[in-house]
Amino acid sequence: MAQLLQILAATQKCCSLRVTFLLIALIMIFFSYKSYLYPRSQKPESTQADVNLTVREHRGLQSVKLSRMLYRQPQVLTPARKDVLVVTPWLAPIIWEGTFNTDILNEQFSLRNATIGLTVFSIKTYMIFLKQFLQSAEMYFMVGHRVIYYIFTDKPEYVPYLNIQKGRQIIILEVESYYDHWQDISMQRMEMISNFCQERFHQEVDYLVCSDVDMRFSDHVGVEILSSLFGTLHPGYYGLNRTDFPYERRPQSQAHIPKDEGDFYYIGALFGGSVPEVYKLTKACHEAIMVDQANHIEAIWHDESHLNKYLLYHKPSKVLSPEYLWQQQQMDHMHDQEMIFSKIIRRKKLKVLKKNYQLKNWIEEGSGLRLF
Ligand SMILES: CC(=O)N[C@H]1[C@@H](OP(=O)(O)OP(=O)(O)OC[C@H]2O[C@@H](n3ccc(=O)[nH]c3=O)[C@H](O)[C@@H]2O)O[C@H](CO)[C@H](O)[C@@H]1O
Ligand SMILES: [Mn+2]
Repeated sequence: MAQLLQILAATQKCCSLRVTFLLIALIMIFFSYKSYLYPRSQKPESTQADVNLTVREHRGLQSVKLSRMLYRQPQVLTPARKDVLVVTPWLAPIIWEGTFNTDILNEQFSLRNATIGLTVFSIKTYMIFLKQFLQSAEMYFMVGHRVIYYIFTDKPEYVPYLNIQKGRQIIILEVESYYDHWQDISMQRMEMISNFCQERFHQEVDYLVCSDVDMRFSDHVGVEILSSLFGTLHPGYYGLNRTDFPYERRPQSQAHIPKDEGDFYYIGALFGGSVPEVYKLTKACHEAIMVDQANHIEAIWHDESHLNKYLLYHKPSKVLSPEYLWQQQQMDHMHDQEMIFSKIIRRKKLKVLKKNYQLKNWIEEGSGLRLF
């Protein structure tokens, strides 16, 4: 009997041990299930490891080589430029030489596989500027990236033949110019760009850079300028009070900006952004120009005045410093301004060509007159 009791006790002990094991196992399963449901409860190390693995697998599939990039560490306590404003009050960077690393930007941009469109108008006599513009763009504009030059012209047969880099393309867009005055032709650009954004740009490019033709690139202009919406500081007015900007001041015009408003004075010769943003900008400016026309008023600096009004109320996400557009003629008349500039302008990336403004309205093609 005593032996029987001993056996029974041993069996009970064994059972309770089994139950304990079972319970422990159940608890463990429960917690591991919980952490599966709530991955945030995982340790950071394990999350990190997963991410690395995914990146490697993803890159393996895309056969992109993992390359090491060596560059100077950014120093939090050492500003890149102390002499100029490098960020606007709405936190858009102002692009100055010395504030960015081209290699990092190129590497990041290449991964996005994006295409840049450069729009330029060569209507009537302005065809004479096109060759130099394109040749210099081939040397300095977005080198190593995919570029489409969109040339708006009324004389496609005069577009020079150029050997361009691989991955780049010239597309000639024949447009009729129904205007005689250069001011109207300049303003007409807003309408044409907005129409072509809808027609084809949105299918062909990611970014648009819109520029005058009477200029030449003289230094690197790369992906550092690209952003959803960008404008360029006019070299003649940077550093002035807003009251001295040549904004349109007549309230009758759609471009009107009162004396107590304004951030910067932007130049009409270089702006851009993503296709949807450039579409919105050019459409709004064109519509404002049409309203002015109906009211028999022309803004003081034409499309540039409307551009300034637009960028005041639709803040650009990047602002290009005057390094991106240099106009020596203007500097010749502004000695104080030149003094400021000679210290802060480290590079002159695009130079406006000299032309005789009095001849603008009546120069005939082939008349042999030199514009610059
Ligand atoms: C450097 C600069 O400050 N540029 C701006 C400035 O005058 P600009 O004196 O630079 O204007 P502009 O004569 O260069 O005209 C603007 C652009 O329109 C095109 N065009 C013009 C006339 C013509 O007969 N054929 C032709 O193709 C061409 O691409 C030219 O570059 O003010 C203009 C409006 O007043 C524009 O806002 C310009 O962007
Ligand atoms: Mn111009």
